Amino acid sequence: MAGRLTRRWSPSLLQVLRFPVVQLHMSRTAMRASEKDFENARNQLKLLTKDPGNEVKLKLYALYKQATEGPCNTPKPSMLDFINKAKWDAWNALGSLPKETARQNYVDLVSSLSPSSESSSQVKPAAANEKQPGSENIIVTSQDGITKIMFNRPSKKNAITTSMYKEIIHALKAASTDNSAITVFTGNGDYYSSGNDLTNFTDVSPNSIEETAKNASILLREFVDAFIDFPKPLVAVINGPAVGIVVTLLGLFDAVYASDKATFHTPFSELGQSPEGCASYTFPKIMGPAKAAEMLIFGKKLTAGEACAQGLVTEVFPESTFQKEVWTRLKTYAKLPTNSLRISKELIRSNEKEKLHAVNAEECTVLQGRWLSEECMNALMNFMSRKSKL
Ligand SMILES: CCCCC/C=C/CC(=O)SCCNC(=O)CCNC(=O)[C@H](O)C(C)(C)COP(=O)(O)OP(=O)(O)OC[C@H]1O[C@@H](n2cnc3c(N)ncnc32)[C@H](O)[C@@H]1OP(=O)(O)O
Repeated sequence: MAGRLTRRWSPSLLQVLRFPVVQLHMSRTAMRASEKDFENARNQLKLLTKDPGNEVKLKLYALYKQATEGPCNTPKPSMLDFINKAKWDAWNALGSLPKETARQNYVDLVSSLSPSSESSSQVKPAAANEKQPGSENIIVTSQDGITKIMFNRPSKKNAITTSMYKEIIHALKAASTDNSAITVFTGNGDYYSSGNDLTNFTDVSPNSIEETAKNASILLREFVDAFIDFPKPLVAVINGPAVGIVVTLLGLFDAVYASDKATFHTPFSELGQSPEGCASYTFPKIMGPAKAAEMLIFGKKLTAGEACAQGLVTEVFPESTFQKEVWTRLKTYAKLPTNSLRISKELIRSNEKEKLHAVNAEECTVLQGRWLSEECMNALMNFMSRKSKL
């Protein structure tokens, strides 16, 4: 198979892979590739001079089929039909990835292959130990089959700014098609993350508050969607306290490893806000409605041990051996067959996806209203004037 697939990378190979021309009719939404972007990407691909390698070609084929036809709908080729079997496997591995996500991933992947790619929205697929471009507040590296996305703003307890949300969305899109087997989030410094940067809402002029809340709601929805749709195993390595959105998102992760110095806090009522990250749905499922209410309504802070007992955390490690034990384990997991990892995740998660997208949309709408409330404005002012700390 390798011999046949490593033929020249030229338009003729496109014919070998039989890319059909299909008209797409999809709405243009923020951060989603338009029909034109998709068409441009197809043309850009024909101009490539360098062979991107079999693995990338198979990914391109699979994303193209998913974007134009949806989930794999053809019979599995025989084991001896190597090329078609490899193509079928790659397409089938995308499971029920939505067409528009596949289209965006296709555009991202093609632009990462182009030597002229300059836009900040274009993130390269991870090569071994390669650091991805972007601000220094999010560091993306890839090594040993693991793409690591690290919050890197330790002086602000890794609080997440508006641009960091956008960078994380791009990093997740790139990681979904890179060569890594699993993707891991962690924090640099003593905190995992103190959640949303509260100054996202304070550096706003009074006559643009409503527009800011609306834009934040759109961005938040897209951010959380990127986690819901992420196709590979997603792991959180919680190195210290976690607050707000980085806690709620954990319900969308496949494994959560915590140092025994980590804590888990969702002080939404204190902030005049409401849950996000699909926690209003995932937390009651994970820990039962009573324990979820204590966290999400009353803002009870959990120790790592408590969070583990309630099913939010997979395992707790002593701080002294945390990094060594967790990364050793993750490197072993990352050697497992990549397609099998994806397919098993898909089986576990796919039934919930539609529901999760609906919950996300609802939570974002409610939060948009909360951000404009007097309760929320007072809480932000308190934080800024340092009258209260969590
Ligand atoms: C697109 C928008 C999407 C919005 C999604 C909504 C999500 C909801 C949430 O995430 S709610 C959670 C919000 N987070 C907080 O409320 C935490 C606020 N921070 C604190 O209470 C404290 O800082 C602390 C308990 C995390 C740490 O206290 P400590 O005393 O140890 O340290 P400092 O307070 O001195 O912090 C050091 C500097 O870091 C700044 N900082 C910390 N967290 C945040 C934050 N979330 N937003 C903005 N800035 C933060 C802090 O102000 C200090 O800065 P300074 O040195 O310049 O004073």
